[in-house]
Amino acid sequence: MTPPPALLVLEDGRTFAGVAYGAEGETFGEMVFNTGMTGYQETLTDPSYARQIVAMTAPHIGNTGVNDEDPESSRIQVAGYVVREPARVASNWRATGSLGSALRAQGVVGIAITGTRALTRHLRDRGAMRAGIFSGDAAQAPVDELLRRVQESPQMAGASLAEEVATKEAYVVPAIGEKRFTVAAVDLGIKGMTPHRMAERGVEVHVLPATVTAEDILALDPDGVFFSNGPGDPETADHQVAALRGVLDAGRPFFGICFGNQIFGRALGLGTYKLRFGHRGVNQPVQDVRTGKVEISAHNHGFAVDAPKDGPFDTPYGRAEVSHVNLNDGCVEGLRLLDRPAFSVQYHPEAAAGPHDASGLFDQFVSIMEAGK
Ligand SMILES: NC(=O)CC[C@H](N)C(=O)O
Repeated sequence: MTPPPALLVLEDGRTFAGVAYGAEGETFGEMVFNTGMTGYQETLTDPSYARQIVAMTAPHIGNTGVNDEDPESSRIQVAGYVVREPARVASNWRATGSLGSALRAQGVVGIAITGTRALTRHLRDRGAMRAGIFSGDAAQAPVDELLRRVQESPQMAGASLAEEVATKEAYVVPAIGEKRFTVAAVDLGIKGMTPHRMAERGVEVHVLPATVTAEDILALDPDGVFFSNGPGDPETADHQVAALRGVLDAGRPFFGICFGNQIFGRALGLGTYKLRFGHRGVNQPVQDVRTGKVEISAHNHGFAVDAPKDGPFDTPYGRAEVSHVNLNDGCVEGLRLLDRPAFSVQYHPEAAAGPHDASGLFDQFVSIMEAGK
C-alpha cells in the first residue's frame, strides 16, 4: 500500500513534498537535523528533542527496526520525524518491530522526502526554524493556510519544557555491584543511559523531579549532585539555577550535562544564547582546552553558554574556566570551577548512541566525590 502524500512546511515558506511515515495528521515544532549514522531509536526517545521535528541526514532509517533495550525514555519524544527513505525491512536479532509501526503506535507524525540534503543545507544556511508536517486530511488545506499555522506555532527561544518531560516522582537507580556513592540527579529530561553510566561506577542515583529545591537535594546528603540534559531554552530555567546555586553554596561536588551545563553557566553568572542551527549527531570534535586532547563526541544542543574563552574568569564561586570548545564552530562545550569540585559539559559522555571517547568524565565525577568524602 502506497503511503498517502504529506507536506513539510517551513516557517520561511519553503516546502518539501513527500509521503507520510508513521502516524498521519499534523504536527508542529522546531525543525532541526541530526547527522548520526546510527542511533535513531536513542535520538527519537531523547527527551531533549521535545517540541522538535528531527530530520535525519543518514539516508536510510529503520533498518534495524526497534527493540526494547535502546530507548532513552519510555516513549518517542520528538514532535515529528523527517527521513529520506524508510527501510522496508527491519532486520536485526534484537528487533521487536518496525520503526514505522512504532511511530504509528505512538501517534508520531513523520514524512519521507527525497530532499533531506536540501533541507539540511537550508537549515544550515538560514538556521533552525519552526515547521509543520501535514498528511491525510490535514494536508488538504491550502499551503498559505498551513504556513500561517506554522508561523503561529510556539518558538523554541523562550520555551520552558524541562518540567513537562521530567519525572514527577523521585526514583532510585541502584548501584551495580558495591554501592560507593549517592548522587542526587535532577531530571530535566534525563536519558536512561546517564544514571546507568553512574550506576556502573558504584553510584546509587536518586533521580529527582525538575521542581526540587536546593533543600530537597541537600536533604539526601548526597556525595555529588548532577543536573541532566533537557529540552527548551536555558534562559527559562530560573528555578533550576537557584537550586544549583544552593548546591554550590553548600560546596557539594557537581557534574552537569548539556542543559545541566547551561544551568551551571547561568549559576556562575554567564549568559546563554541560541546557536544558528545547533549540534545534533555523534561525531562532533571537542577539544580539552588544557591538554589539547580532542574527543569525538555525541551532541544535541541548540543553545550554548557565552563565556570568556581566553583564560580563567571570576564568578561568585571563585575562578572558573572554559574547559572544552567545539572545533567546528568554537562554541563553549564545558566549564569548570578552579577551586571547587564542580564541572559540566555541553556534550554527551553517556553517548547513546555515540563514541565513548568522553566516558572518562563520569570517572572524573567519581574522583571529585571520592576527594570530597
Ligand atoms: N540535550 C540538551 O540538554 C539540550 C539543552 C538545550 N535544550 C539546548 O537545546 O541547547
